Amino acid sequence: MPKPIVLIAEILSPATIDALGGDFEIRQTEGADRSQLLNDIVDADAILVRSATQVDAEAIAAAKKLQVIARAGVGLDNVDVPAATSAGVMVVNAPTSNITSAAELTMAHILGSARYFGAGNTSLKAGEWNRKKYTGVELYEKTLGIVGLGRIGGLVAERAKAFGMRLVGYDPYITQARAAQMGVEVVDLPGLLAVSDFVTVHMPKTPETTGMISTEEFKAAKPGARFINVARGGIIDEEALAEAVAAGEVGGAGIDVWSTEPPEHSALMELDAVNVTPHLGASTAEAQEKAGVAVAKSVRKALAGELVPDAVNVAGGAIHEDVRPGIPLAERLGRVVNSLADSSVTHFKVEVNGEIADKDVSVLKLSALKGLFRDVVSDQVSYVNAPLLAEERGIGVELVTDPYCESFRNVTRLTATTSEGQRISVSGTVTGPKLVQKLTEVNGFDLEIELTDNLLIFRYEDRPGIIGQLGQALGANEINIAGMQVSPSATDNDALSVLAVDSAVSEEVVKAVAGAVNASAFSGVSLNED
Ligand SMILES: NC(=O)C1=CN([C@@H]2O[C@H](COP(=O)(O)OP(=O)(O)OC[C@H]3O[C@@H](n4cnc5c(N)ncnc54)[C@H](O)[C@@H]3O)[C@@H](O)[C@H]2O)C=CC1
Ligand SMILES: O=C(O)C(=O)COP(=O)(O)O
Repeated sequence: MPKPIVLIAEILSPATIDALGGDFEIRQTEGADRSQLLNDIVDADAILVRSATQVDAEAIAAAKKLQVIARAGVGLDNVDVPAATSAGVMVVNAPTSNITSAAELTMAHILGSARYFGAGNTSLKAGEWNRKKYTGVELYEKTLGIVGLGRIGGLVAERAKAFGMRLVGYDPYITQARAAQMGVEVVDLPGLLAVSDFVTVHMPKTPETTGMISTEEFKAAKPGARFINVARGGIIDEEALAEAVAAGEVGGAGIDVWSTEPPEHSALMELDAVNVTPHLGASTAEAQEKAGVAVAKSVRKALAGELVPDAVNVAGGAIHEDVRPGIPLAERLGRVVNSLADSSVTHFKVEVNGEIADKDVSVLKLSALKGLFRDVVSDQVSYVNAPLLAEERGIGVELVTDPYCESFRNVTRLTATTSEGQRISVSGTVTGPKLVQKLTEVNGFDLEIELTDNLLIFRYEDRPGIIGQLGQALGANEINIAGMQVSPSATDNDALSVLAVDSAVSEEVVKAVAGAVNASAFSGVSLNED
């Protein structure tokens, strides 16, 4: 079998390739070269990028086999996540890999702008000795305004505190308590601008944050304040900043990221008080190694069909180890529901009962949905697009949890209603150190039988001799029975038999066997992986 193709579109740490291991064919492309990218992405199963590769709707549409887009870093503004989601493509990033490096570069820019590092360096190398011109300011007892108090904003706060700076912050999406933990006083943006000697931004680039610091904000800022952007180009308006620095309203700036990368004819390049770097926030050996290894691990998981904790377009974050064994079980139970349904499912309920109910079990809902669609939809069904498929089909999906479970440590129960009014329920559990999957209930009949690949289910009026008849009918069709459970109904005279058989049974044979025992309902369930 050919190995899955992993396309590396930018320069990544060699540790990335080591962490991918030998199970993939690794190809390189130049992500910034559009035509090369569109050509090379066609048969890739996974693509690894940094910030210079635009994985937009066009690139995703060109990628016929793509299962995962891995961003070896934080910002996802170069990846069209909604387009990936509708194409069933998982998007992962490495959200903590480079945050220390970005925070340290921010400190370098704060210090650099306080002490005219760039200009002093250029001037001395040009043969000048100009000590007076480059007299700066101390950080000690100055106020730092942090806009965006997320991961990097928090690390900057921690570091700036060590310099004796007073910290104020603006972030409408975090709690006062979290800010207080960081030692940051929360204010609104005008309040922050009014008191800050240095302003640093640490938000994602969104319609709301683009141009958030511009002419008006520079006018409202403390005279001579310095501005730092190690987040995303354009959050601080570059043209307005150049004008404000040239006019002496703003004392200086440190800019790592640019609205167009590389920047074209920016007036900021001409200004002594502005230090510039070519998007170096994550460019350290440590950050690159962490980012590369993290995404390599995610790619391995994604291509093995496992859930990926760092996936950004799948509900549910890190999956608790007690919940994990339930993931394949829920998918298989979903497939059983689909086999038992006579018409389209309109409502689907996932109940998780037992000890794992107090954990985040939303992944089991995704997994059950994946199973429900897997054998009926021609597109590849993934954890990413399964909820979308449910939405498109108007299927109401519910997740209910209850810590109480009578017979097992945990039971996952799926209930479905179909457009013809049929009600189906299927329950299962995972038992023992070998994590054996068991079917524990079908349509209200309690049982306990291993959830093997090929099952036959018959409901009939209970009477002596049925087991023999079933055995005979299957034997006549050369079908070997590996296990069997009979469950009498608690409410009527019916019984349900579930038989584990060695191989898939054709619909015709299932019908013939059902006829032999006069079954009122029957189904052949095949859960083979191919
Ligand atoms: N220069 C570089 O090489 C690097 C840049 N980055 C960039 O740094 C930025 C921050 O990254 P993280 O701290 O990891 O992100 P994060 O997601 O942990 O934090 C972002 C914070 O911004 C806040 N925010 C969102 N909208 C806001 C608004 N309108 N006003 C104020 N706050 C707002 C959010 O509530 C959140 O707390 C991102 O843009 C990321 O792409 C990250 C790594 C390296
Ligand atoms: O991780 C981020 O958001 C960054 O900006 C780093 O980008 P890079 O991987 O250095 O192209």
